[in-house]
Amino acid sequence: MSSTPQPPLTAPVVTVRVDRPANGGDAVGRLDDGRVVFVRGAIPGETVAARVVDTRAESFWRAEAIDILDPSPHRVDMICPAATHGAGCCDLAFIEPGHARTLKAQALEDVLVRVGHFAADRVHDWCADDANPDAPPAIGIRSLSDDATGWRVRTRLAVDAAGRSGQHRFHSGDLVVGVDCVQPVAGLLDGLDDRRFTPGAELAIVADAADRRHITELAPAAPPQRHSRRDRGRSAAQRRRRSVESRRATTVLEGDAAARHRVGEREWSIPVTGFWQAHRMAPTRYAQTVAEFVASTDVSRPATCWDLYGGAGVFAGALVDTLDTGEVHIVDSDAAALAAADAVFAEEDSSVATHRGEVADVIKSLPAPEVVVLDPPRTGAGTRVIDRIVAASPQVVVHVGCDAARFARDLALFTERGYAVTRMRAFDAFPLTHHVEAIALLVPNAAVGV
Ligand SMILES: C[S@@+](CC[C@H](N)C(=O)[O-])C[C@H]1O[C@@H](n2cnc3c(N)ncnc32)[C@H](O)[C@@H]1O
Repeated sequence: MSSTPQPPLTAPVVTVRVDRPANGGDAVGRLDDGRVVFVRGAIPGETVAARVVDTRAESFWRAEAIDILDPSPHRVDMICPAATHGAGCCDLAFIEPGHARTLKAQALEDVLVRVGHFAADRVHDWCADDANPDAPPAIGIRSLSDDATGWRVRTRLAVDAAGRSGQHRFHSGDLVVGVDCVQPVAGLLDGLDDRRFTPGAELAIVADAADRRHITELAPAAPPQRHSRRDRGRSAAQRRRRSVESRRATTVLEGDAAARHRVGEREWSIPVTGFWQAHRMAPTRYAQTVAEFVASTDVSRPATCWDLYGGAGVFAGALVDTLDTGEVHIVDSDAAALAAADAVFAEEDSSVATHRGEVADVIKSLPAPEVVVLDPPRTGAGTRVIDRIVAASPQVVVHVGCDAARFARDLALFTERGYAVTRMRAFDAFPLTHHVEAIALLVPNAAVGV
């Protein structure tokens, strides 16, 4: 079993009171000389001794709490054994989950204000809860399940040189083995500690709609290559990762190569190595939110819809159900996800078409939409894609974001181009971690009298 990693003993130790949450899970405080310090492992309100681990930026330092001098009442014993041993899985496992949700809401609001340049009271208006009109103004991150543990239906484990499966340490290539994370649904990791796998491989592990387990091993990845200056950046890195992964040999070790997942009446067959939302309740709740947002507008019908970064078409299904008529175009770069979509929608009397390729390129030749749903990866959609969406003049845009800062930036790009956010809903889709998922409804300014 591995022990908790410690920063170098030579790094300076500071005493700091942290007072607000940052996007990314750290807590932020100021040193006596005014320098901002982001502290991992601290809760706003606490005074901690922290070892400085990064002084590269001029305006702030990064540090890790090593001694909690004045603990928060919300501090709990570590909920996740793997994180206790240094794994990067559950970075907020030391905070009572309800309070962690409050902190995540504050961090999301902070990002929408600082990165998106939206006024806090406008953000509160977007989040007003129709079912609870007397609730105090706040973002309010909604739970997807009663419990902060046992929610993940899709996970990845790495395999060390001795063939043992485990999780990466925080920001490290080393593995924590012999202790499990608490995110996976019950039974998902049972017995894996006793098995041995191909050294350097990766395991994709999935629980399907019937709670049956499927495990596929991905062969060790080829060493990374050098890239030209043009091919750098987060989007390029994601493209490369997708392409490297698609070329890795796979071996089914348990169950099938694809797993069935259900949303409403539809059932998709998704490769075990492919993409499906991690939280077992996420696809259903997001699809309901997309449907509710679109239904709340007076979009003209029949409506042409784009489901961008649509994967297997969960939101396309919600659009078909909500709008009854019209056509839906799913765009994604993943051929297997689109094949899963084709299989589902071929059985229906609905007009759903799939298009494989980069969103920015494909949408140039699609028929103009009344409704656009976009669910980009963590890098967000960015200027090029948003320019092209706005040029097509949709009446309704629903933006789904899994990275708060990119989500805020994308919403700002839409508002700079004549759209207004009217509703927003955020979900605790990754309990025990700092991540949140947020969904926003946008309409042209003219539709809301701006
Ligand atoms: C966050 S997932 C969402 C998938 C789907 N909406 C769902 O909820 O299941 C993002 C999807 O975008 C696709 N993708 C990522 N970058 C892309 C790009 N530049 N062009 C087209 N598809 C992309 C991935 O293959 C993935 O299916």
